[in-house]
Amino acid sequence: MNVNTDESKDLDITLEDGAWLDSFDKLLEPRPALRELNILKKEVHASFNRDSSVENSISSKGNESSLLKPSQEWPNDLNEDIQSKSNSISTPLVHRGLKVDPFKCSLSPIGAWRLLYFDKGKNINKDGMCFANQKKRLNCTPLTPSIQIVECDEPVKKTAFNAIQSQDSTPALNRQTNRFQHVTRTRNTRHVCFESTNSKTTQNLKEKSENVVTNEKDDGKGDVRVPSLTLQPGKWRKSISAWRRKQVEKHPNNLAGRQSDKRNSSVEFIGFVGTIVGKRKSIFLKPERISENVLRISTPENHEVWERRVLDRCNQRFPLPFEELYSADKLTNCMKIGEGAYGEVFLNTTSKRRMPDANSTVMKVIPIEGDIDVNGEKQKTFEQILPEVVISVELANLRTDVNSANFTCGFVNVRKVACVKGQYPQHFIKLWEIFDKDKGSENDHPDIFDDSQIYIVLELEFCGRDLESFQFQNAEQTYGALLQIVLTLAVAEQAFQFEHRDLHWGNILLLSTNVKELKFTLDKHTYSVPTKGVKATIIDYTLSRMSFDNCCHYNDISSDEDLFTASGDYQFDIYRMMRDVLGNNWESFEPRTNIFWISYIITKMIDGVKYKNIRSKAHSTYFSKLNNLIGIVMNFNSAIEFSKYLMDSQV
Ligand SMILES: Nc1ncnc2c1ncn2[C@@H]1O[C@H](COP(=O)(O)OP(=O)(O)OP(=O)(O)O)[C@@H](O)[C@H]1O
Repeated sequence: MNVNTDESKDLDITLEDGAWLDSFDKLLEPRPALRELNILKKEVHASFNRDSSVENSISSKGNESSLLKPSQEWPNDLNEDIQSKSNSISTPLVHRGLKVDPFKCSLSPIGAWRLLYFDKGKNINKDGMCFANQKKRLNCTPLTPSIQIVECDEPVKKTAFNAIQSQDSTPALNRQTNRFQHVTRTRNTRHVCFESTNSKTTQNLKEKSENVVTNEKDDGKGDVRVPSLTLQPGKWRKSISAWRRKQVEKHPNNLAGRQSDKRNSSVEFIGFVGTIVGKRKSIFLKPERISENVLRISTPENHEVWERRVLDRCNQRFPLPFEELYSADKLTNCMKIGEGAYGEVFLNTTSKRRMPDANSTVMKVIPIEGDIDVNGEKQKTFEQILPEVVISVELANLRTDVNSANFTCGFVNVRKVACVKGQYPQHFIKLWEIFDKDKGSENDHPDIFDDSQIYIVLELEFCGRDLESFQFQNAEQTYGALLQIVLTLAVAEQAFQFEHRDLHWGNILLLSTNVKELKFTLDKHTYSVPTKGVKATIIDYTLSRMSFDNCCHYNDISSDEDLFTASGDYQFDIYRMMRDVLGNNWESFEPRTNIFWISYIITKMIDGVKYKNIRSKAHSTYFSKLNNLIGIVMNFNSAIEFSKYLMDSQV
């Protein structure tokens, strides 16, 4: 789901410049005075990543975006005129003053990030790079290169080499552990790109890539059709679902009519090459209790058990009438603020001016159990919604007792979970239509629901804007937010063996605050973290994993091939990295996945988020700290380890 950016403008509750600075900081900061004299304009740090996505989407000929926007049509022939289409790509180098575009070579759109791995080209030499054109697939020297780029066009060789050599970023790859790897393809020009610093890893990656290549389908013209999927950074579920629908529609053996039984806990999609590429299921297991394994079998009795469990969590015995529980007179200052593949998000404020604050309530309305597809997806069942409810409530409970062994306010507060039934209330439909008229909705009109429809409503505390749209004062503030995020993950790791598994910048919310410090307790050790004026909150546990009450709640995405072939941002590498470290067993606990997401967040803080003041001493000091962290974060094995390191280095 994305909160519309225009809407977000109305939600601007960012503190005034310098509101969070103490008086000493203010003495050091000459900017307000200069601004008053109109000598200095407000500074906004532009995002390299974002710019590069945008630029990458536009070819030199002005061709269409190669990024898949949810509303966009996917071209009929992915393979069409591969070489003649846009092959331009932008990189941070352009922003750093390089006049030529060294990446007119169809590298991955993630070039901006990937090049951070190289230390001024020191480890790169021409022999260490290997290229093969399409005819000589993977015909390259596998030993000891720092990078291999396979299946690029021949002319890219020189320009790519020059680009990497002139790169002035600090290295981000942990050269001891060699954990980073990358296999990607762009839509217009096929290539597989590996990164590694030793021959063993390179060899492994080569083997992996050969598998990728073997899975591709030859179209008989010597070209290989690649079901490449380039997604916009951030919320990906809607785009991937739209893409899948498109594949189903255009597939010659269209089996779209084939409906899977919703009680099978699975949704089937017919993929690009005619295979099932996504088999999504949410699983709730209690391995230590045999009765729970019996629950794996879908029977009407079992269905009742799952329903009862969800209702227990709602403190209800049966679903309540939607219209009554959320009547118009209780929601006088309400508006729709976002939408996602699974439902709609409304905001009810306490003030008439509709200025949201921490007293405002966000309502996530998720239709469940119905037979009709909603927004191209099967509706979740009671069984499938239970993990999300349990995880949301238990993580929110980490804030209830400040004296408990593990304490954090960093997960979104759940005020109430309700199960309701009936047609969508008229006042919600009106709000839906206003949103649709103003911003355009991609979701189905809620009048598709009849009076037998059941919904889960999650009532959440309003937590601000997401990391992508929030404007930070400077890097000291982002660093403050980072500490909060890392500690919050650490506390949940300790309490629940928690892994978020989808912590992209749409799932971190930020709200300006006057509170000076926040408390976190990790395994009975209490830490005070200065807020620097922002409060960070983690949301959206759709892919999360946690152990609670002898149960393992997780989402088995092992066969979700689309997600693992997506590209367009470092974010999409993380899904592959998680799959590798978990050995594609999504039930197991591997806290390194939290480290992967922390490394992603740091890169966004360096190269993605918006800053107001980038010239202050505080900004450069903390910006260097972030840069240092990106060089070491992958050495840690868990958020617990990393948070201890950060807190120790605070003093
Ligand atoms: N507590 C909150 N405070 C402010 N905004 C929120 C809150 N919860 C959700 N939102 C907004 O609503 C959007 C959708 O929320 P969320 O990510 O939980 O839904 P989702 O259905 O899981 O989305 P998707 O499935 O598309 O990823 C978020 O991106 C965020 O902008």
